[in-house]
Amino acid sequence: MPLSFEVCSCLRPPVPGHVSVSCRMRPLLVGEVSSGVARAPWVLTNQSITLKERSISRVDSDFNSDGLKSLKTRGELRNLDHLRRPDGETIMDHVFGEEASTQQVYEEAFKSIVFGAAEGMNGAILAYGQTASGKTFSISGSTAVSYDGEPNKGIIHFALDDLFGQLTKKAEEGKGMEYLVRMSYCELYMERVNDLLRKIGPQSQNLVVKEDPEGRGFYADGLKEKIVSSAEEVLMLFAEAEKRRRVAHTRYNEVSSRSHTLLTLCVECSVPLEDVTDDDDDDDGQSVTRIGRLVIVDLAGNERLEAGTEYVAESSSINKSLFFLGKVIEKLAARDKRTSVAPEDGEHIPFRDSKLTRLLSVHLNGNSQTGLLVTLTPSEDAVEQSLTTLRFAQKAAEVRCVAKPVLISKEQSLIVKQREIISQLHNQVRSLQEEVQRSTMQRTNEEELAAEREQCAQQLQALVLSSSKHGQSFISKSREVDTVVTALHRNMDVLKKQKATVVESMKGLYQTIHGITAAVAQASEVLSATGDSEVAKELLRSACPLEESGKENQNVWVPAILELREKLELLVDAGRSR
Ligand SMILES: Nc1ncnc2c1ncn2[C@@H]1O[C@H](COP(=O)(O)OP(=O)(O)OP(=O)(O)O)[C@@H](O)[C@H]1O
Repeated sequence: MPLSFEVCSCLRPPVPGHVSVSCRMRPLLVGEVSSGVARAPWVLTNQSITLKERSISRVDSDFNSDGLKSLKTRGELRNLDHLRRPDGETIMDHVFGEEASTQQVYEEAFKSIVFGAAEGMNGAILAYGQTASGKTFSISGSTAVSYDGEPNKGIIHFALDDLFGQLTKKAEEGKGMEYLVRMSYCELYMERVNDLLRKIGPQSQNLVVKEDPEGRGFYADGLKEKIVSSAEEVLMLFAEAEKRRRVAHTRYNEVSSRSHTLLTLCVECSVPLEDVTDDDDDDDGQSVTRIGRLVIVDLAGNERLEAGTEYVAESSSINKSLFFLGKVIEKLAARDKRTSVAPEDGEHIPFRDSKLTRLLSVHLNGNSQTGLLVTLTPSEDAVEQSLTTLRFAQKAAEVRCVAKPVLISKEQSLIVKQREIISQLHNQVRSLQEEVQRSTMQRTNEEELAAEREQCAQQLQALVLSSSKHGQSFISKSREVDTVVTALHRNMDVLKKQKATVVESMKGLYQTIHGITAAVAQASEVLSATGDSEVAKELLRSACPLEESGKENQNVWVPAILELREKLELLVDAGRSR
């Protein structure tokens, strides 16, 4: 007998000032289509989702006449009963069908939350849904490329672009706004908080969750907060951290998250006073600092615990923490339904029952723009869990959330602290600059000296070069001189020889003249005594033993002596004739 199941209704339309709820239905996956998974008859509009009549063949066996063959637990049967409601429409802030892109989901459902964070307000984006319904796909994207050849971006990518885009734009508008963003990323695995920004080790695992003494909720003690300045930087850290996240290949999902993850961006904006409204009365004299926390949460998927499930302990831990989250939401919804004013202090909400609810308390307890994305799979098998998911969303939509800027004191402001550090650093930089200047001057002197030394060296080199040139010419000159000197020496030798010859010749002349003088005296005596001119001439001839004319090497004076001898002979003849 076919049965008709309808969703319990959410007749209340979305109300501003509450948690905004959106739903996304993913397409059937290739594997599901090929294995013949049937599609449940969901009908979606922009703001509503309805399960039309559904025929479940196995339900026949659940409800057969003897009732013994039922494969369902009593709890599931109760759930099915519970679903038999006349009005099957669930109304949401946004409903996205299989065709919707993640960008569209982000732009329509979550952009305003991110813009609020850029104004220093708390914000939260939570993805909730059964395992393999597309939470991680929506939040972080997927490395698998989409039909346009680009990797599928997640809400995180669009949120980061907008957050840093807004902050940069405001800072550039020149109104003196300053900002500082800190990032942390942790997982909640089996009720343990692990820091994903740090390497796995004792310091990053099982961090203690503590309560802020000043009433700003809970925090994981020792969780690393990294100052970040751009979307790219966050994505780089995020990609690195994702490798540390617990995932497993399960029966339902190839890469199933075994933990809840919380990416927190803590945004501090320091705004000059003229830009601040009257509400912002906590200031440091010139500016006021707002601090907003934007948390993006990818919750682990609710799982059916069936016999043989490999990850029983993990799955039951996930289910347990999601159960506590549901309880908190239920309590908050009930409280906010009762009171039309802000939540009263002292009303007990069981935030402390789990670490997840403790860490999310700020974002669920009023002062936050919180958006919930519930993800659904279209398969008929998943209908019951999808309905549970929708009931969760329905409750969450009743939780009141009105974000107001959170102002922090001068002492708490990291920007102020940073400014102080910056001014200290400025001083250090200045003194370092002076130091550098001094050493530069010293260096300049040294450089000048070095230049001078260099110049001297060059001059010296030039001198050496030119002297070597001069040396060369000197050498060639001295060679010339040597040649001349050698030539002179040779001449000298020649001259010496010539002198010796001359001296010898003079000696010959002297002896000849001496001989002639003696011969002239003897001849004169002979003449005076005998008057014999022949004897006298003979004496003269013997005193002048002259070489014959024409003989080689003849003394130059020989012709003169011959002439003298002839004249003497003439004299002798003249004297004889007288
Ligand atoms: N909108 C979508 N379009 C195309 N594929 C999708 C979409 N949403 C999810 N998927 C695919 O469905 C599979 C399961 O998605 P995902 O891992 O995001 O699920 P999950 O809800 O995070 O699961 P778990 O809780 O087990 O971690 C993945 O292969 C993912 O690529």
